[in-house]
Amino acid sequence: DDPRGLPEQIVDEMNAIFGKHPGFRAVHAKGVVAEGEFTPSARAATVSKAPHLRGAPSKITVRFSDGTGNPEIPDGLAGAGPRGMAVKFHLADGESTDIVANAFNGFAVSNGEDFLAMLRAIAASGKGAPSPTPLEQFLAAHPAAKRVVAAHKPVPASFATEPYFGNNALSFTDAEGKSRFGRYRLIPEAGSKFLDDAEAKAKPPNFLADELRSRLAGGPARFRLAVQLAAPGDKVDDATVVWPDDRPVIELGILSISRVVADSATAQRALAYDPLRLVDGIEASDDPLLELRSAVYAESRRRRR
Ligand code: HEM
Repeated sequence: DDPRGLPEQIVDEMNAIFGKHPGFRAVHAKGVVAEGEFTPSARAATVSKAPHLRGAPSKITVRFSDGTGNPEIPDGLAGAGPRGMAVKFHLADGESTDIVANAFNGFAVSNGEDFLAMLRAIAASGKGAPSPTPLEQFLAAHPAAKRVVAAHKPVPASFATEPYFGNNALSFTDAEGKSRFGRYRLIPEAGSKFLDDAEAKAKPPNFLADELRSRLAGGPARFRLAVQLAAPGDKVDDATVVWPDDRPVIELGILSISRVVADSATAQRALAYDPLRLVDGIEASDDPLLELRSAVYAESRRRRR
């Protein structure tokens, strides 16, 4: 029996894979912080009564990131993904609510125990591990994880030319009290643009943050915030199950990202996102990854501060 709780064991395992980097997140260690404004659509209030989804625009703080725990990872490396996009909406009275999304639609595992087992298998499958490696064995027993690991994940031309997905379902409640399950999508107005392998290899190590700075100097980068609504019978407690494309996708508004903050390195240390920092009108679903993620992010945050 391990005296450590699951969140501690998970962060320990992340540190074992990526190394300990004091002051940095256990994963998504390398990132850039920007700010701008969110303007809700007229339809947003038909989905949720949340305060930022009706009425006036809100200020937002956005952090884009590479996926790994290595703060020096070259952005063009195939293994640097999946990239992340985290959005903090600043509400009245100093409150805030977060969206924490990544560039892959569908997660590898459905619960924390499987996630820890996958991290352990990765840690034990370094160079020279005899085949079948622990990771090969894990993937053979977990088809959803195998699908995610095997999928081609191209490097984007820009943080602003890749869609991002919330993956974990949330419950959205409108002013009449009607609730529906949905998953966030952040869709770049610039479209989806990716690099081929040779282009990605030729990029400087920090090209994604550099590109964002020069892009924003020419005007804001916009994303449509949307929610894909579940149909009756869709699994809402399992992030490995992607809902069919024909489910309605409702636009909630436009994120307009206007500038990278002056001292992004300092800003990202102070910042913390949490998939369960919600607000009235948006509640958790029974997806066990939400509670798990929230506890693991808190553990990572404690260590980096
Ligand atoms: C078992 C599931 C997961 C675990 C244990 C996990 C763990 C973590 C941890 C420890 C951090 C660093 C937190 C901090 O120090 O502030 C983090 C950050 C992040 N995670 Fe996850 N994660 C999980 C699933 C996901 C999923 C499903 C998504 C996307 C939908 C995601 C997107 C992100 C992003 C974008 C960040 C960076 C947030 C920022 O910019 O501060 N993660 N994750």
